[in-house]
Amino acid sequence: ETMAEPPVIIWRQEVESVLRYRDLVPRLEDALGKFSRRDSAEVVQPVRTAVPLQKHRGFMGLMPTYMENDGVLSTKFVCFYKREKGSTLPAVQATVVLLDPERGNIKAVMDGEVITAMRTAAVSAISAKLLMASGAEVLAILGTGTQALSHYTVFTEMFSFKEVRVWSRTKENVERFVRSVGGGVKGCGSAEEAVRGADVIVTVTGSTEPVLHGQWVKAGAHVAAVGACRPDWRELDDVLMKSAVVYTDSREGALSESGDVILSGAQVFAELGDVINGTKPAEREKTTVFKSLGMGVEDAVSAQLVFDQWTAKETKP
Ligand SMILES: NC(=O)C1=CN([C@@H]2O[C@H](COP(=O)(O)OP(=O)(O)OC[C@H]3O[C@@H](n4cnc5c(N)ncnc54)[C@H](O)[C@@H]3O)[C@@H](O)[C@H]2O)C=CC1
Ligand SMILES: O=C(O)C1=NCCCC1
Repeated sequence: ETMAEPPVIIWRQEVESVLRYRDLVPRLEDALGKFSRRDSAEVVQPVRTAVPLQKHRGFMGLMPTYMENDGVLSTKFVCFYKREKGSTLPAVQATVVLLDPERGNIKAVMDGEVITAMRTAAVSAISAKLLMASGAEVLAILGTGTQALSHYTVFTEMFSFKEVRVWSRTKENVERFVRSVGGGVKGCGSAEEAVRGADVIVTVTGSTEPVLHGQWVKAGAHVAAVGACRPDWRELDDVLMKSAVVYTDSREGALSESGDVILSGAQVFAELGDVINGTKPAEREKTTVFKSLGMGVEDAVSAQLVFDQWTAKETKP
């Protein structure tokens, strides 16, 4: 019996250097479709286990996934926190471990922050591709952190909005964000100002109370709601949740983790994978909410892509 090779370590800069949205998006679309078929030969992905880190106002999420047909076995460890205003500590820290499903040894340990930032934004962009009204012109982003930046990057890469607006709790954060993307974004003084008349709205805040109110949202707009991933946390109010057609990544995930879904009592209409598979319609003309919680299968295909690209680069003469 031969010993397994020791795991490779693929850290942040290397992940950044190999992962591209144009490669990631089709793999994520494929993964979302596979997940929604609920075929255990395609995807086995239990609802994430969240271990409370009470003292630190956070959680450690464990996100194991097995894709038998694709030969991919992985788990992400993601710690996420409710941070005080002004805190310099990160809100999200993550590591992805890729294993050999036959032997059970670890093949790679890789940085999970870039993967989390990119795959979450790419899935939101897929939701917009499927659900935003045709001719959408104005994008609004609430929040100016890591996810705000990755969402800005992929949304402007994939679509041609005429105007992009951004809002955050402090003027300094808004100005820093506008500078970091090299201008071309309108900084707004209130969330309402940012979202009034917007065709697509992305919420990427650490808030536990609603920051987006239905009465501000234009009929027919598409909302990608990324924060508030605990059953008692909110980003969207009841007016919006009840007036919109609600899509999620995972029904089970939403019903156990999304305060916006659970506390509003709104019905989940479909998963994004159902739309990709053609088993549920994309209600583009209606106001739509995509409630993102994040799934292990997204990390699995992203990590496999990183591993393949990294291996190809390493073995090149
Ligand atoms: N659905 C998913 O798959 C994922 C969700 N998340 C969640 O997305 C959110 C953003 O994550 P990151 O960008 O990494 O965090 P971050 O800390 O880099 O950015 C958070 C942003 O929200 C703002 N914010 C914090 N509290 C607020 C409040 N009460 N009202 C308004 N704005 C507030 C901050 O000023 C900052 O601009 C978090 O809630 C995180 O847990 C993160 C990764 C994946
Ligand atoms: O899927 C993820 O990764 C996360 N989901 C919710 C909160 C932070 C990270």
